[in-house]
Amino acid sequence: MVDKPLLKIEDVEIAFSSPDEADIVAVRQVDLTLTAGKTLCLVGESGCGKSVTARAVLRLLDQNASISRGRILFTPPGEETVDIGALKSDSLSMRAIRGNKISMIFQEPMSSLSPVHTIGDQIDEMIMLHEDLKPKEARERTVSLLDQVGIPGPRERADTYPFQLSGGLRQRAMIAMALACTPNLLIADEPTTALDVTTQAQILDLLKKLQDDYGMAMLFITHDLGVVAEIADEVAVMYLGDVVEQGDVFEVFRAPRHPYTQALMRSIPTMARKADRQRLSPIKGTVPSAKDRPQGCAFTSRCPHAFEPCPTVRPERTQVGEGHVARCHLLTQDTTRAEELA
Ligand SMILES: Nc1ncnc2c1ncn2[C@@H]1O[C@H](COP(=O)(O)OP(=O)(O)OP(=O)(O)O)[C@@H](O)[C@H]1O
Repeated sequence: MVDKPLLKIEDVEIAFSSPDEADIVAVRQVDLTLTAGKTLCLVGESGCGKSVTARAVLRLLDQNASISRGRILFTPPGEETVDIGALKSDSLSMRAIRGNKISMIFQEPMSSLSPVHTIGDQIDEMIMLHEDLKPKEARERTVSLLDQVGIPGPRERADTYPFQLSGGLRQRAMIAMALACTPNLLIADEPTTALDVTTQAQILDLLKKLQDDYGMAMLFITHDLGVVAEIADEVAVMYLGDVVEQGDVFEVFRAPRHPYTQALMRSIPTMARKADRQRLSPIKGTVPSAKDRPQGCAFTSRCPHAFEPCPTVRPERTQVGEGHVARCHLLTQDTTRAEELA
């Protein structure tokens, strides 16, 4: 029997209601699969639905949001599958998952750390919320976690407040808290974006090491393809709420097939491009608003290859390699033009 994947997001749509306008569909028909020990990166420009997708997995969406379609199937090892999409955000079942089996880290550590409690007390409390441990036992675990995430003098540092730590150490403390209950899945929303390059590299290395030690899956959100190259096994490229291309990271980087992925790749510096003195080409134009979603392919207005069906017909998901899919009319409608993307 083939093991079920740890998390399977199936055909998920997320909509926001507003008192005076029609519902806005921020994410549509998203299908993603996460496996133990592997990292899936969600990448795309600001506002394309990366955070909303990730927050849906923890049922941490804003009040006016709903999962209007699809399922989020979570199967922890040795347990029954649960559809997170069908759970209430504040239900006991969801609280038993959140912070315990699935936890999340953010760009800004202070969004999960309290400024008025020591980091040790906060991590102890998180452990005792989910596990039947005495305060002394919890503190031993906390000290060991702080040590694992590379905080020097962990026993003493446990008694410090977040503001007494540097940005990098605060980020490490947040990671320790997220790992307190050895989650099966860690969701990381731009955890290194606010850090300097050296600290960013250290935190990425730390996450990779912890993933090896704990065997957990990671859903990693970033807008930085350099970070994707560093950490991902699989990548899903999002544009205005659609996953426009996804697959094995090596395959997608080697042969990107969607014009948006290709444009993203041209917009990052590479050694070869520097050596050739080639210019970076930023993607012209801006992402349309989800309120005025184009009828067809959302990338049409910025796409150098757009042709007749693009503004009006939404492209289907097309298999372009093993486990590699993309949504673009050039891949289905016109075999001669498909060569433009090869
Ligand atoms: N509470 C809300 N009400 C209405 N629309 C919302 C709400 N929260 C998010 N959105 C919309 O959902 C869309 C996706 O937002 P999301 O934060 O997921 O983007 P993102 O790709 O993570 O961008 P960033 O990199 O800037 O975080 C955006 O158009 C955003 O305006």
